[in-house]
Amino acid sequence: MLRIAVPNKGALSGSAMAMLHEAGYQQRKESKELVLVDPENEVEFFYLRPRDIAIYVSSGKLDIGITGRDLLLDSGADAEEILQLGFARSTFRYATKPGTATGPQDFDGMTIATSYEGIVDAHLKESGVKASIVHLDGAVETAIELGVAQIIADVVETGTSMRNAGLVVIGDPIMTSEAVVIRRNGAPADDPKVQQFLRRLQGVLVARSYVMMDYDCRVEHLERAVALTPGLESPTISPLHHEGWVAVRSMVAAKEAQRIMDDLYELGARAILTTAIHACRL
Ligand SMILES: Nc1ncnc2c1ncn2[C@@H]1O[C@H](COP(=O)(O)OP(=O)(O)OP(=O)(O)O)[C@@H](O)[C@H]1O
Ligand SMILES: O=P(O)(O)OC[C@H]1O[C@H](OP(=O)(O)OP(=O)(O)O)[C@H](O)[C@@H]1O
Ligand SMILES: [Mg+2]
Repeated sequence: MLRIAVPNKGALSGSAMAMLHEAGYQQRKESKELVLVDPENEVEFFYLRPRDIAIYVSSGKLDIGITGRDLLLDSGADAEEILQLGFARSTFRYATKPGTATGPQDFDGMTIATSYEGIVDAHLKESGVKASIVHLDGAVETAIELGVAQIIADVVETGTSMRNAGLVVIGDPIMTSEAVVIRRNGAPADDPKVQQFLRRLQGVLVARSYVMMDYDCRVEHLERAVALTPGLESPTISPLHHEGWVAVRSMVAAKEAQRIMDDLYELGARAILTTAIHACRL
């Protein structure tokens, strides 16, 4: 059985479980369940705190896990990311009250509050800055107002939390993060169970970002039409009963579908349809 760590709460949890469900795996029915065996798919899910997932995976007790790139880096665990999942996207940044500092070069002697001590410590060392770090569990934005620190380093998505606390981001982003699948460094890359799990998740990513497009077009327009819809391998072309016409079927990126439909129509294509893809193996 493949043993997989899944975030049990926080910003990663809901999207991770939704993705696993779409990939055909059973998911727990209620939040008190800590382990779930899915015998049909030969996997066992362990619902763990997102921060702990890299530790379990690096120890070799669990085969793979879903966590945030920032959490993986912060933990210092001996694990590596093997697939990007495209949700929980964020940047990790310094912020302060306007006028306090403009970037790490001004931080000498200051105190920085963060929940990500590992990332901040490494970044300060790399930048040659001598500042102290105070570790807080969350709601870090309030630390400056309450006088615990002059600077914070935290996750920024929309920037609303920072703005609401009257803070401005300073310096370049320390890193960008998203949800990732991780495995222990040096674990065999060709484990068939891991490969199958990754193919399923990749299938969900593709099904979410592509649509199937069908249309009819005149044979003399086919080359230009196919240039607009090259598909992943190559489009399927079928003859129509109506001579001089063909039917074309191709996958296209969902976010480009409307523009492509306009362009195909201009070219003379008709009966242009898009349908959702529910599951896929590339
Ligand atoms: N608002 C957000 N938008 C996108 N990603 C986020 C957001 N907040 C946290 N994350 C990401 O979620 C992961 C943190 O997981 P965690 O469970 O600690 O989130 P959390 O929502 O802060 O949970 P908690 O507040 O319960 O500690 C990190 O990878 C982080 O980049
Ligand atoms: O840029 P934004 O869209 O505002 O999102 C970023 C905020 O979201 C997370 O907070 P969360 O709600 O998880 O609370 P926490 O700080 O207690 O972890 C994160 O720690 C930031 O505070
Ligand atoms: Mg949080």
